[in-house]
Amino acid sequence: MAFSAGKRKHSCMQDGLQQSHFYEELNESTNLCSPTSSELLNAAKARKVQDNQTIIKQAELESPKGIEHTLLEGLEEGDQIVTKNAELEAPQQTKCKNALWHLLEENKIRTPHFNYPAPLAWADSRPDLCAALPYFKSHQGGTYHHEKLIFSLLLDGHGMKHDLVDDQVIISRTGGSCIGEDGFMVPNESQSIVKGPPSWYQNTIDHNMVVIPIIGNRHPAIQYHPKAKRYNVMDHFRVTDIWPERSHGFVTYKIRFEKLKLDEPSWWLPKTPSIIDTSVQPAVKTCGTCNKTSKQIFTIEWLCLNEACTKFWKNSDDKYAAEDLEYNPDFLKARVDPKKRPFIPCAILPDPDQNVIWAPQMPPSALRALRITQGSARKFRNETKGYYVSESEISGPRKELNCWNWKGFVCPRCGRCNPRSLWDSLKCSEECGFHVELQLERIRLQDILRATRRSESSIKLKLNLEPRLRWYDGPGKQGFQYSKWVLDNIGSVTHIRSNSEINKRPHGPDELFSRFQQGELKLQRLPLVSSVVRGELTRHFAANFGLPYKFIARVNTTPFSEAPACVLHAVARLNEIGRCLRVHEGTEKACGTVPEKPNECLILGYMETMQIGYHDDGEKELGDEIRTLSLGSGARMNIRLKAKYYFGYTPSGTIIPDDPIVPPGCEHEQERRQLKAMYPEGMASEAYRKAREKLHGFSQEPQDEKTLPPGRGARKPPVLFSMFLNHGDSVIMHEKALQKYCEHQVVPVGRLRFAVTTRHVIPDMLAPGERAGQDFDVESHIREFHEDSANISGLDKRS
Ligand SMILES: O=C(O)CCC(=O)C(=O)O
Ligand SMILES: [Fe+2]
Repeated sequence: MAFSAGKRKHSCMQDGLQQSHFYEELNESTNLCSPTSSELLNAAKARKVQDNQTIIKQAELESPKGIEHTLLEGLEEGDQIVTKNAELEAPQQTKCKNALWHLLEENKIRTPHFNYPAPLAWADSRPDLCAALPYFKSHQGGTYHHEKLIFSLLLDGHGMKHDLVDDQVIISRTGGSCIGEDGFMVPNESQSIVKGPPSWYQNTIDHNMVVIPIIGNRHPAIQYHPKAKRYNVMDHFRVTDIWPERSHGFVTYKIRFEKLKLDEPSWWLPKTPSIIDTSVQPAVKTCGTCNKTSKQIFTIEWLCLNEACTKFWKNSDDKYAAEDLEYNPDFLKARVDPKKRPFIPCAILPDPDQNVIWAPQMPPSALRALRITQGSARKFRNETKGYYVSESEISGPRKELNCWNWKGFVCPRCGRCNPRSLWDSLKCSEECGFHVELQLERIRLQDILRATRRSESSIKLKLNLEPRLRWYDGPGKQGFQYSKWVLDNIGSVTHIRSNSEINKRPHGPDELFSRFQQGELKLQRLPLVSSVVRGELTRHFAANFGLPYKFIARVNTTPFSEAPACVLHAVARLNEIGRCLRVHEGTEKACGTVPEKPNECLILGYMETMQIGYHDDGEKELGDEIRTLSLGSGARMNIRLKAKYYFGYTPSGTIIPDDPIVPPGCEHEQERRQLKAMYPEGMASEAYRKAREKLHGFSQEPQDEKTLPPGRGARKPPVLFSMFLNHGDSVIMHEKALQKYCEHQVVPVGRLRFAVTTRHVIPDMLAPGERAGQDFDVESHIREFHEDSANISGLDKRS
């Protein structure tokens, strides 16, 4: 195997990428062979004659520079490399060569300037991959598809026995249910071309669309590649063939991919690309039984590859062919005519100036041909936003770097896929040092308000609960209007509506919205604590001030004494709103009803399409009242009962024993109330338990097999009530029980929204070191240190 290296440059690598010098370096290093290395080569050859093995001893690995080249020269397909520490089979050149590299690396004898090529984009984790690449948004599955078209697939670990990764051709299974056997995947269910991944691949072939495979370092082909990271983007590939095979008695679909740019070397198996010969093609025959044509894919003989035909996978003796068939060399060598232009949905490196993503750039006729609606194309674009920037490009404000574009980026220096975790800068988490401040486009309130239509509830509410409509400052422009939703025995929620007069006052919502955009808040996206996918970040940015708050994501805190003035004004505003509401409702003086003063403030920033999913604010360290001020884009806040209280049983199928509270609006509310009244002893009564099981639809099997019907545990409770929050509006959630029984979700509808939420954190429940600043008085601090102290909350109409 000759490892020749011409002076060649990977043309799709951009100038900013340092990997582009690979081939020049490779050429230089080949001149570095020392005399020792030719001796080694001879020794290696001599050994091969003996037993077809290349033995590299520790001593040889410590030889001078140039050894790598020599040893590569000495290796051939089928060789084995045996060392003291490991025995590495090398059935393919890739693996053999990469194994050798791995050994040289381990033994620290690689010459520093001898570089293997690296992938253009790579990631250490699935969430990072999904965050930065528009064409791979699959947190768990092996393929990423949209509208029944495949965009990308992940090759990782062992596939099926005859899967193949060469420099230009890939053969892989299409997914489907499999089990591991002797290190390989074997199917345990038949697939069909009319549904699931095989049908999407067929669709992708029909539309002549290329895909971008991603290869993980558990795949044998790159297991020892010195530059391979956990997940590595390969290149554009055509999908040339899909065919069914018979394996372990099941039908499984295989696919052949062919690299698009055949004249460029492939990073995962660098070798000089062979001359393109499109005249080599496998034989094609027609089945005498079904009249369908199939290519001769295997060496042994032609097989009918029509799954529906009685001759499928049968040889000329009408017996099922073996399952371990070798591929017909002509089938592997065949190449699509490069003049046949495929449809390329997205660039390897997302580029805002080019074809970041397919849909918006496609003419309506093409969308129609793909049976994709404009709405779906838009949604897809939002979902898949991501971008690639070269360092030199980031000098001034750029449209695509504005704040709605919160998806990740591929580092222009090292190719790492990063999520965007900082509000106003891009920072690569690799040690390459890439960090640029973004000049975010300021979003004007008028533009947001124009876009946010006042939307009244379009959601069908479960609970026909009329909110009590009240005014607390006199109706009309001067006063707030508020609605209150009361859930008996649980708690209440007050929605306080602002208006443009109030919003305009000094330190009011208009001013806060503008100040929050000035970069002082240091908002960040944080890893979700309880995500199924490790490393996934929240879908909103956050910053905490005051006492620490153990949120759904761990967030550091900045003491109130160091908080920007705009944060303190927002806190003062919420304090004042809370106070005015109590005065209005006559509860201010009633003993025990005044909640503790908030000492914590969490600010969330939502760029376009971000949101906060269902959660409660019921941590044990928190006081009774949670107040939120909404700034910027409108948002829908939905409140629902938690599943176990709504249905009366947990998602895993355990009946909540004594139904402590039959919350208003829950499933079977009347029946559950009646049962509770009839059997005050609760679960202690057999009759009560049986009646509950019957009510919830549990099977009436023998005692210990009572289970929920399949799928019922996954049901979600409906929205109990819903509010549309406009700029300047506030929401107060009252009582801890509300957080115990209910959960809330907020879905903003525009380009930019902030939510300021204040809570009282019970200092005694924090570690002593965390209580500093617990007595900080926001109002007096503002009066002392900031001008214009007359109207610190922005609520005073006289100023
Ligand atoms: O964005 C919002 O209005 C709600 C924020 C929220 O629920 C929270 O901070 O816990
Ligand atoms: Fe919340």
